[in-house]
Amino acid sequence: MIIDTENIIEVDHVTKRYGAVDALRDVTLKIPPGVTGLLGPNGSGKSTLIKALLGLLKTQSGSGRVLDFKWPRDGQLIRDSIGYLPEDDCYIAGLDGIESVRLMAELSGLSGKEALRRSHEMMDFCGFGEERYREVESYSTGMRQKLKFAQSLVHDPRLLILDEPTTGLDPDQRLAMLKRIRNLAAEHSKSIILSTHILSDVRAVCDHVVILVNGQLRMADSLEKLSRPIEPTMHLSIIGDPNDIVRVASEAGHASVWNEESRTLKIAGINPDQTHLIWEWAEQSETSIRAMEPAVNSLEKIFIEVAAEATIAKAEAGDLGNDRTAPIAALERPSTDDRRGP
Ligand SMILES: Nc1ncnc2c1ncn2[C@@H]1O[C@H](COP(=O)(O)OP(=O)(O)OP(=O)(O)O)[C@@H](O)[C@H]1O
Repeated sequence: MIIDTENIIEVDHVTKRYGAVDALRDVTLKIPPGVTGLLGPNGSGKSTLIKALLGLLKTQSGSGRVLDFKWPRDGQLIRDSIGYLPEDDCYIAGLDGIESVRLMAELSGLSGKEALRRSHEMMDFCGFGEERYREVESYSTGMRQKLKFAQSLVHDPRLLILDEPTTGLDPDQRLAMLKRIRNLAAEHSKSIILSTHILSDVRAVCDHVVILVNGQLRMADSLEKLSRPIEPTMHLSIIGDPNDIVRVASEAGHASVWNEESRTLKIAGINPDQTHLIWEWAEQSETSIRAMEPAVNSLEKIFIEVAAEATIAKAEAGDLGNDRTAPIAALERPSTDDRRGP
């Protein structure tokens, strides 16, 4: 294995089977620093991968490195350096919020006074007021998510692994959570792995994307690279008749696709630094252009295509059962405007 010190995680040939179920199939993966979105339909192996990386479950095969530690050998050291927000609730009944965070701080090795100081600091960061002194059983779903977030941060880990951190949050809480995630990466140089079904959360905060399907790694790349169409394409919003500019572009060797409903024209083979050509064609064809921007692949499109491929493969292998809607059902849409970032 070639070690690339730039990556925070490098693991090879990770396989995890639960009886007859292959939860992870020979996954070889590199994760660079920054914020990485871990995506996949239900049951694709995201939580299994997270638990395996944390050494919380034993895999049948696999080796590599997590941060500066040998994986899976150095499980304890790896867990000491990671903050983990699990998908499920895991509070201790009878404790209030601040006691719950302080307990995690003390378990992580902080002394009583420092543990309390850090716990207040993290609860402030997560937006807790006086409710930190209430028993956690009385907390709403949103408050429990924030509590888990404060607990995962209290020992100041280099890497955070967040499993569905925005599940159950209302739109304002969700945006606040995304803002905190961004802040931790941008201002505090934390690396973060964000496992989620909510693609707009990935778009809002992630630099990289890893897609797992049926326990296999289907895609791992920067969001910017994944969003780039195979051929550079410009997206034009047109006032009036597009036929003349389509003809002029075609004479110059560039194919176009017109969408009547949105009144937009895609012209292929044009980079953003070649827009002067488009203005020349607009002038020649007397076409009015309202707006122009580089076309991008949507994350939804990429995800649906990748997941659909896997569903077809599963169906061909006779392994699908009734789950023919898997790729679409996997996409959860939050109620807020999809394109708004925190
Ligand atoms: N403890 C277990 N025993 C048996 N099978 C399991 C166990 N945990 C997970 N699996 C199976 O392993 C596969 C991967 O599950 P995993 O929970 O890792 O997927 P996921 O991508 O996190 O799903 P979700 O998005 O629904 O949380 C699934 O088929 C699941 O049913």
